[in-house]
Amino acid sequence: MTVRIGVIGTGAIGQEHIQRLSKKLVGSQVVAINDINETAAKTAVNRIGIDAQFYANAHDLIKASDVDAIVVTSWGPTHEEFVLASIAAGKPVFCEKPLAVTAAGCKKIVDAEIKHGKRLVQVGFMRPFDSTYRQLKSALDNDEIGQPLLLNCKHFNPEVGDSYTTDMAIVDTLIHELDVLRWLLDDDYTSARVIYPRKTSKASSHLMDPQIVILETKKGIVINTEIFVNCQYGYDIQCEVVGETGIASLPEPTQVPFRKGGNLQRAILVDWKKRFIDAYDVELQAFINNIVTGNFTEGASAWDGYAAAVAADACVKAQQTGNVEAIVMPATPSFYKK
Ligand SMILES: NC(=O)C1=CN([C@@H]2O[C@H](COP(=O)(O)OP(=O)(O)OC[C@H]3O[C@@H](n4cnc5c(N)ncnc54)[C@H](O)[C@@H]3O)[C@@H](O)[C@H]2O)C=CC1
Ligand SMILES: O=C1[C@@H](O)[C@H](O)[C@@H](O)[C@H](O)[C@H]1O
Repeated sequence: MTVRIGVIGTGAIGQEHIQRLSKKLVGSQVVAINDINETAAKTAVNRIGIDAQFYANAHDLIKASDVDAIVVTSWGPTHEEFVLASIAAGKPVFCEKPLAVTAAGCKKIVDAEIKHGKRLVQVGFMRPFDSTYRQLKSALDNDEIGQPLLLNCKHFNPEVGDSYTTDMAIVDTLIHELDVLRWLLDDDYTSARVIYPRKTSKASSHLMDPQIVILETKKGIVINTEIFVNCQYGYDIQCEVVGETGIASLPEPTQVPFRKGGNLQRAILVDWKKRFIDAYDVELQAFINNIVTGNFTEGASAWDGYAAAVAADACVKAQQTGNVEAIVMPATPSFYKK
């Protein structure tokens, strides 16, 4: 069985996913595309070298009889509409993060999926599929450093455009940590606080950058995350876990070290495309496998998207108030229990 995929949003990650769904993964083919920028969409698929029909209206793509499943890679504020439409059409849908830009939006999707009666939604939280995060989780699960007490994380991007706003540091960037750290620690959050250090001159006038987010968890763990989206030097994702008997850190992605010109040097990756390239492959192959087997056993669920958004809502409020804001996570419905 070849799963015929329709892709909504043919920008940066849309093109990456079209390439892997059409030329790398097993059991899928992209047959339809949509984007508000028709010219760019057609140019993109011609560059990739696939024959996919362009749909001017995303909802027509979702309803098309020769489209079996949907991949949503448009801008975050559009996700809720397209995921709800895919559920209404009874079609499996992979939605890039965030599932929706608010917890309320994610809850509408959760309620619609439960009403539909079977899992259809997978969210593009790829870090639990990343081999370095899996090595770190294995170290914690094997009690290598005792109980985790505190974490120091960095989510650094080299630069962002003027359209990137202060709240996106939470909803679009920290949302990855908010998801992966629940899985890594088998824990949930209880509060959030946001601090603004000295602002970098490299940031747009409207953007607070860097930001420090301090999270507390039900187990009493404190998580300190630095978000710096105009760091200039590279794409740098770090996660250090301080435990009772030692420290475990996210392994650096393997790059060949060079001794030359009187230096010992190793390249730092410059964007997410290469840093998580394998994780994207694994998570999307899981989506295809979920569809073929008819059972969504792998990948982030709509509830995971909702849980991250509940925490994100509190972080955005903390950005605005400067206070410690409570995070109240509802119990996981049996529909989503693994
Ligand atoms: N999992 C990950 O590591 C990553 C996830 N993303 C997520 O993927 C999504 C897209 O991000 P990028 O590719 O970086 O953005 P982009 O701006 O490169 O591409 C987005 C595309 O969506 C199109 N679009 C916007 N509104 C639309 C609408 N209503 N209908 C159809 N098309 C529409 C735009 O024309 C553009 O071509 C975002 O939600 C982002 O958070 C992006 C990069 C990495
Ligand atoms: O999801 C992603 C982007 O949308 C986001 O803007 C970046 O900050 C993240 O590092 C990347 O993984």
